Amino acid sequence: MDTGTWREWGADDASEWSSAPGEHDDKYLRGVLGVITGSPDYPGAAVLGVEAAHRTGVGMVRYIGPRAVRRAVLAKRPETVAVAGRVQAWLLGSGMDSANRSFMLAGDLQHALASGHPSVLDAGGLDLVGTHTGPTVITPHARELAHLLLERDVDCSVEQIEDAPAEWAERAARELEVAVLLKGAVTHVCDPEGTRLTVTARTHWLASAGTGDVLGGIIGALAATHHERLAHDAGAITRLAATGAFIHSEAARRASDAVDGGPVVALDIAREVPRVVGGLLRR
Ligand SMILES: NC(=O)C1=CN([C@@H]2O[C@H](COP(=O)(O)OP(=O)(O)OC[C@H]3O[C@@H](n4cnc5c(N)ncnc54)[C@H](OP(=O)(O)O)[C@@H]3O)[C@@H](O)[C@H]2O)[C@@H](O)CC1
Ligand SMILES: Nc1ncnc2c1ncn2[C@@H]1O[C@H](COP(=O)(O)OP(=O)(O)O)[C@@H](O)[C@H]1O
Repeated sequence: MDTGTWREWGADDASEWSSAPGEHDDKYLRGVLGVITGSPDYPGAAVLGVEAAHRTGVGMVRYIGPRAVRRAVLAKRPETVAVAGRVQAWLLGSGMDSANRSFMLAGDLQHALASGHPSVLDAGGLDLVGTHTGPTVITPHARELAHLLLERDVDCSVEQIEDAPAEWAERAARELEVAVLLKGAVTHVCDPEGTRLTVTARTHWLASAGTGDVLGGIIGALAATHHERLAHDAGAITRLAATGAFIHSEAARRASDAVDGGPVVALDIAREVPRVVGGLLRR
């Protein structure tokens, strides 16, 4: 497969997507992120995504999910509103099993994807790509992408994707007609229109459970904050997603630096996000 040039997305690029509230802003003008993630098996994924979204500076997070997961989310982050209502963007699928979806959950996801709002589709929501109606980015790792493509009769393997992530991210964007953020030590973000961006991880301590759920929360929050820009320029979701990956990677580096280059866990990354956002605002 032949691919064009990929550009590394850096701090100057990401800073174009940082915005602080002004005197006329309120929580609704800042954007509300609707989150449908987590399950009784994986409540942590919901907690991590919601925590990261709050830390990125969104106006409000509305969480919709099973009672036990809701409790866990509220215990960690009582700022979350656990009542359905208007939102400006969606984060869907982290910590869910697409093969085990209740009727109610399927309805909630369908409603979200039919809303025309920007959405971030992760993990157990990836199979729903194609039913989206708003600007959308999917955020698979190599195994998830292989599964998704095989389901659509594209012959591929995890090994092939790991060996040539740029080529496969592009192929997936074309086949699925959606922006793709393929996670890895180098994250590839591209779309069918030809935008091709990379974000090289600043620390390999990112390779631990739950860090992808944090990434989903960051991108979801950015999508809610910038929903008006996305409404005028749907293709901008690719650059917005790369900005999310940049903030995530930089937050992980800071978290590791704070412990002399030692290990970080997913929540440590979320905790560093405000400092990264603050740094981008000062540029
Ligand atoms: N705190 C939370 O709530 C968290 C929740 N999370 C949520 O979990 C969900 C699933 O996400 P995921 O990426 O793990 O799933 P997936 O791509 O299906 O991988 C399964 C593959 O892994 C393999 N495998 C298993 N064990 C292995 C081993 N020891 N060594 C090597 N291989 C091993 C296994 O292989 P097998 O055992 O079948 O041979 C299979 O192929 C997702 O919704 C995510 O959001 C996560 O973010 C984590 C934190
Ligand atoms: N070896 C690595 N070096 C740096 N970053 C990595 C490495 N492996 C994975 N990552 C990053 O860590 C995160 C892992 O996300 P994901 O695979 O979804 O994990 P989880 O499902 O446990 O949250 C992604 O942001 C990915 O880009």
